[in-house]
Amino acid sequence: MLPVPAFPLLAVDIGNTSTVLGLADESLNLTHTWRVRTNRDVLPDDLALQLHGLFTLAGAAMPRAAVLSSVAPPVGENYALALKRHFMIDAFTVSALNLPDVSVELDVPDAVGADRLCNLFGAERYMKNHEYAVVVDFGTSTNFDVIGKGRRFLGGVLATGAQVSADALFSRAAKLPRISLEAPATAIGKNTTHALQSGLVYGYAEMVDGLLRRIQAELPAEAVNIATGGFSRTVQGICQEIDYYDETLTLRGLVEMWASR
Ligand SMILES: Nc1ncnc2c1ncn2[C@@H]1O[C@H](COP(=O)(O)OP(=O)(O)O)[C@@H](O)[C@H]1O
Ligand SMILES: CC(C)(COP(=O)(O)O)[C@@H](O)C(=O)NCCC(=O)O
Ligand SMILES: [K+]
Repeated sequence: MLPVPAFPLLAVDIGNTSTVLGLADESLNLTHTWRVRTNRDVLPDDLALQLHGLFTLAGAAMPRAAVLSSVAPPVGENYALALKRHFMIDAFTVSALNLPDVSVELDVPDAVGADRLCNLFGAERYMKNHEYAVVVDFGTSTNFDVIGKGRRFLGGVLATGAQVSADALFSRAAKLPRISLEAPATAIGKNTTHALQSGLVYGYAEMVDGLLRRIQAELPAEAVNIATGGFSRTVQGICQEIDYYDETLTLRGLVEMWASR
């Protein structure tokens, strides 16, 4: 039985780089979204101030329930403490162990990242005409989450994120400048910056397209491919195998998971 009243519902997706927050109404629509830096050093009272500040700035009603997904301990635990202490909310924290209608078909099911389980729920609305979906989540790491109809998490790929690749290269090559991760006009770079951008953006997009084709070849029917995450905007229109871009897929998945549990 759901606690009443449960809305507005606060959903918090804590990644290694960013924390994405949203408030959802009774229809499960996101009325507000925010993106803040994930900071492992902040304490529950810091987080409560941040939450209160965001709600107040937006003129939003205070939440009555909360659902959390975290791949960056102890930040999830600290949000749960902040919500308990300052908002009187017992947050629901996602893991493979508390989602009975999901089959996680992995060697060690509870080792899967909670964000990847959110993506399973977020992908469902794209699966009306497809037996399979692949969510490509461009974050600190780039995950490929392979999903089968009937809430089956089939596995996937974990690849180094674009920013992490760039940072690794800059830290080891003394003469290379730090550049912004954006697509240059042509693949053939005429200067150091454009050549680096070509490698990082086009090289990354080709890696993604290639892996999507490999994954497709291992599936018995056509999959729908959806991109999300901080870097997805940069490769929008460049990756040819991606069918949809959806920046709020993980957060919406979190809300839908909460509602269907
Ligand atoms: N607003 C933005 N526009 C373009 N790229 C972004 C933006 N925010 C984050 N990124 C890039 O996205 C990646 C991190 O994505 P994010 O979704 O924040 O990660 P995580 O899920 O691990 O917290 C980094 O490569 C970063 O450079
Ligand atoms: C793969 C991840 C690091 C992605 O995190 P993110 O890039 O979104 O911060 C995270 O989902 C995680 O820690 N997963 C655990 C291992 C697994 O899913 O198999
Ligand atoms: K990710």
